[in-house]
Amino acid sequence: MSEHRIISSAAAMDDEALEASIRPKRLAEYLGQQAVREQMAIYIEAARRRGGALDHTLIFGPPGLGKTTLSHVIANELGVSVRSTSGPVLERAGDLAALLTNLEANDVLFVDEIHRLSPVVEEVLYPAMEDFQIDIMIGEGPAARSIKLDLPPFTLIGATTRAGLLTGPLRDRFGIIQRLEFYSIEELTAIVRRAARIFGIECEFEGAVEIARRSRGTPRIANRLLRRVRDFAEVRGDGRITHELARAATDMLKVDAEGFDDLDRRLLGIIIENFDGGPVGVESLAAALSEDRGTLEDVVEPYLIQQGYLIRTARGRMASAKAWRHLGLTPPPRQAATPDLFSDGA
Ligand SMILES: Nc1ncnc2c1ncn2[C@@H]1O[C@H](COP(=O)(O)OP(=O)(O)OP(=O)(O)O)[C@@H](O)[C@H]1O
Ligand SMILES: [Mg+2]
Repeated sequence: MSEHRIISSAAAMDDEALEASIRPKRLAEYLGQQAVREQMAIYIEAARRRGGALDHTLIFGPPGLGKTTLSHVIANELGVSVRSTSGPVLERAGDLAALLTNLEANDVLFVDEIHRLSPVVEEVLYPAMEDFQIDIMIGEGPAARSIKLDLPPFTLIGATTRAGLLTGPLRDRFGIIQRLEFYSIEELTAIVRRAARIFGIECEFEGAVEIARRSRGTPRIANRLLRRVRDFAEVRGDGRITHELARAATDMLKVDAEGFDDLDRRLLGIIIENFDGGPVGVESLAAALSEDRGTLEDVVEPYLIQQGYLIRTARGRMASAKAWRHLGLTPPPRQAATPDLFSDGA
């Protein structure tokens, strides 16, 4: 299962304390995502000058790219407190009302997995976001009445891996929408070097590059690989992470030169071997892999698509010519010549 993937991008419990120690606190430490960083710096500065709350901000992108980190960075830069919750935790309207009425002026309310809010909670959120007001019901039965409560101005920061699952009305209420992209090897190298410095690990430049290359464009994976390679360096070497050592360690972890692991390779292998290269529907693919569809769509596919190994078409997924070659196979002429013909660009 995907929880056991060394390059799983989901946060594991034992990683949390370590992650907290290297999680960037200021915009200047938040590496990569240049466009997002530049825009946010301006919006934050403008809000500070006005002395008002930053516009509601939606951050979306695959797991481990820095959504939670960015929300806290934004609050730090604004110089305000942040309250955190998540979509599935807010079960009743009252849960949200309690959080909202405890905010101070210009505070940040961070709602993780905001695509999983229940409809009743979402209803409360609309006027809160738009007019800084909530309607709450007092009493029950015929005596029940609704009263309006004024809220301090605040910033809602919502994070999601599935922007497509947000309802239209909720999406429309965000003034700022930021999409996080996979990180380049240069950016991940800088992230690995920064984490190594904080952990006090001696890591040569080429060693950091090798770890970066195998991190699936994802800082969380880069940081985790760094720690696993460090273990290897301590046991098999003199503690220093060299290029050679990083390569040997990541090979042993079965993360290949593209940063793909068993699940990535199995996915591409099944499309090619069982389904002739595709197209194959995501449900059939999930069944063949014994994985759930959500994991495939959220965690596995985005990177394969971004790297051009997987193509999403109206009729299902296809392996690109690159995928055939990666598995040491010769692509059939149709894939080799016209992979883009089948693509809907998604
Ligand atoms: N831009 C960045 N620069 C440096 N380190 C980063 C950056 N973004 C993320 N990280 C590191 O990656 C780790 C994971 O980031 P984060 O928890 O913010 O991801 P996420 O997008 O919220 O993931 P999820 O979808 O699983 O909630 C952080 O602990 C942090 O150390
Ligand atoms: Mg998060």
